[in-house]
Formats: sequence, structure tokens, C-alpha cells
Amino acid sequence: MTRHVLVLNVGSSSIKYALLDPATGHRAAGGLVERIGEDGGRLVHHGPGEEPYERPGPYPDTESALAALQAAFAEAGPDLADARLAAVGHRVVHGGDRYSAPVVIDESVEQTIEELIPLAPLHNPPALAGIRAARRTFPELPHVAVFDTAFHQTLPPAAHTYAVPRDWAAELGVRRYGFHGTSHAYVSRRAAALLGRVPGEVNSIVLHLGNGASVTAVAGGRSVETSMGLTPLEGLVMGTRSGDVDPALPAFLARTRGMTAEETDKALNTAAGLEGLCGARDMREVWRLVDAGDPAAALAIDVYVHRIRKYVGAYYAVLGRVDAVVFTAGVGENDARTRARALAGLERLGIAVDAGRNTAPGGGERFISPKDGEVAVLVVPTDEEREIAAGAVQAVRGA
Ligand SMILES: Nc1ncnc2c1ncn2[C@@H]1O[C@H](COP(=O)(O)OP(=O)(O)O)[C@@H](O)[C@H]1O
Ligand SMILES: CC(=O)OP(=O)(O)O
Ligand SMILES: [Mg+2]
Repeated sequence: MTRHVLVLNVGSSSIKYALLDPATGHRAAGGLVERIGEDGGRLVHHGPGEEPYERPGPYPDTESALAALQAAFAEAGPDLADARLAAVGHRVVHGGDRYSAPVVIDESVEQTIEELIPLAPLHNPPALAGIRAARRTFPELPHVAVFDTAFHQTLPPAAHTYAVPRDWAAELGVRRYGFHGTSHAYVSRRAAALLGRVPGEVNSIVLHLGNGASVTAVAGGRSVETSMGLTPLEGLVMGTRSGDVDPALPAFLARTRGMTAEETDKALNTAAGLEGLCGARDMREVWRLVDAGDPAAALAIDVYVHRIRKYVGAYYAVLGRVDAVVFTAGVGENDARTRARALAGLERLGIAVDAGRNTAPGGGERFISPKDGEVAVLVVPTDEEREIAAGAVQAVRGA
């Protein structure tokens, strides 16, 4: 085997992982440890065998989950020694304004990730726990952090500055950072390739619609505007996050319901979005409710697609010229109904979805705009793991 990278995406209760060859993108294995620290913990590993290798937990913590992952490789393959690991690549959501590229992890990088916890309370603590545990599990390997924020370090000041007292920015780092950058970078590059052009010539609007969701305006390969801000709460409607609300809302809730800042923050992150509107966070479930005649679910879809359409129009204005609108992540890649609804009525902007192409079976990279469409509308499956693996190798070479 050529040299591989083990990519870890450690979330609050799960670890997604992949073993891949950064040169070709070939995935030798991958899997998921879910419900870490809860009942019903489970590991599912896809190795060389036909059948997935599954092991029930419990997995009380990140360390035990990583041990299970090592055991899965040992028992179901491929052999990690044969993979001649070049590095372990870690997804880290918040890198502040310190990192615009992947970085080899040392004590000071760990410390920065820790200092940024207040800005990404849901995401940075598990990532840091994962880094610490993985460095103990694989002490001989270089570990590289690849940040969601890095691609957005090109945002111009007019886009990343909030109109608030300026000492908040200087003393506290209050500004827009943007997230999902690894996905936006990869997907915008693939979109340029599908148009047969170099990234520097292409303007695109990338819609990353997963559990978390964000939209980025990419001008000539650089992020110039994005919907997430100081934290991954701002912008689009998400599975459990509100996206944009009036900034006066927390004060209003404090006065009327006595809710603390912490309580409001938690509610807006975990009990809002689709979940808050209709009791379901999974888009497939939301559509099931719509089809069963549930008016709350129908409204949830209306709010979700209205928000997307509003951002597409705004980012059209930011870019001036748009070559492609690109859908990616779980909803963007799989949900033709949401795609069609989100871009409905934008024909005057040259943006249209062809019904036949949009609903044609089969995944992969594809055009869903009409043949003579002015703006290309594309579906590009994201591959954050491949982008992280490539970034890890680049950082190790540069170190
Ligand atoms: N076939 C599908 N139709 C509609 N939504 C889908 C489909 N498959 C996955 N999704 C949605 O994608 C979302 C998860 O996206 P994903 O990119 O996997 O999220 P994350 O990586 O943030 O956990 C869920 O809301 C899920 O319902
Ligand atoms: C930053 C972010 O929202 O990530 P995720 O979509 O994985 O929650
Ligand atoms: Mg995701």
C-alpha cells in the first residue's frame, strides 16, 4: 500500500473516520463510532470485507472509542502497519484567525484550540479530546489539524466585520469566521473542474446543506462571503440550529421568560431549526411529515428554502457574476425536492433547475440546470475526508 492518512472527525458523541490515499482519494476503510458516552454505543467499520464489521459498545469516552477503532482495523483490516500511515488528520471546527492552512499539532496548537472553546462550545471540546487521545494512541505519527475556518480567512474586512464597538473585535476576536471551509474549498474546486475552467476564473455559490448548513460565495477560488459567523449558529436554517434571528432575541427571552444566556444559546443550537419548527431534525423525516399533511413540517420547509433563496440572491449581488450554484452535503446531495424548492423563482437571475435532471437516479457529480442554462446548477458530493488527508500531507511536507 502507498502511504495513507487516517482522518478523524470527532464530534460530541461520535467519531467518523476514514483511511485514505491522499494522492488518489481512494478510501481503503472507513467507519463510525456512535453514541459515545451513551447507551447503545456501536462501531461500524467498512474494511476490505463484503460485510461491515460491527461491535456494540459501551464506549464510555473518546479513548475507548479509539481503542475500538484500532481493534477494528486489526481484526477486519486493512492492517494499519501496511497502510504506512503518513499522518493522522483531525477535523477542527474553530481555528480563529490564527490558521489559514492545515498545521502540524504541537502543544501550542492544542492550547489555541482550547482557547477557542468559547467560540465553538459544541465542536472544539470533542475535537480536542480526540486529538489528545489520538496522540496517545498513535504517538509515533504526526498529527495535523485541518480547520473549518481556514478557507474563510480570505473574507474581506467588509464581510467579516460586525458593526459593533470595535474593541470587541480587538480584545475578544468578535468577527465572522465562517465554517465548513474544507467542504466549500473542495466543492468549489470540483465545480470549476466540471465547468472545464481553472478555479481562479470561476465565481460560485456553494450550498452545504447537512445537519449544519452554510452557504459561501467563492470568487475566483477564494471565499469572499459566508453565512456562518462568530460561531456555527448564524445563517441558514439547520437541523437543530436557528440560523439568523434578531440579535435582540436573547434579551427578550431573558425579560419575558427569565432565560439565561446559556439557556438561550443551548436552545438556539440544539432545540431550534427544523427540530424547533416541527419536531424532526432529519430532513427525510420532515418530508415524511409533510407528506402526511403536517402543517408545522410544511412551514418548516417553507422557512428552510426561503432562507436559502434569500442568501442566493444576496450572494449574487456580492459576486456580481455567478457561474455556478452548487449543492452539497446530506440534503444538498440527496434531496431533489428541497433543491428545486430552494431555487424556484430565480429564472430572472439565470438560475434554473431542470426537473428531469434534478430527479434522475444516480449520485455523483452532475449538472441539474437545463442544457442552455445561463448559470450552471450542480450537485457535487463533498469529500471533507479527502481534503483533510491532502491538507495533512501538505502540512507534514511543509513542517
Ligand atoms: N435521501 C435524502 N433525502 C433528504 N435528506 C437526506 C437524505 N439523505 C440524507 N439526508 C439529510 O442529510 C442530513 C445530514 O447531512 P450530513 O451531510 O450527513 O450531515 P453531517 O455531516 O453534518 O452530520 C440529514 O438532515 C439527513 O436527513
Ligand atoms: C461547523 C458545523 O456546523 O459543523 P457540522 O455541520 O458538522 O455540525
Ligand atoms: Mg458534515
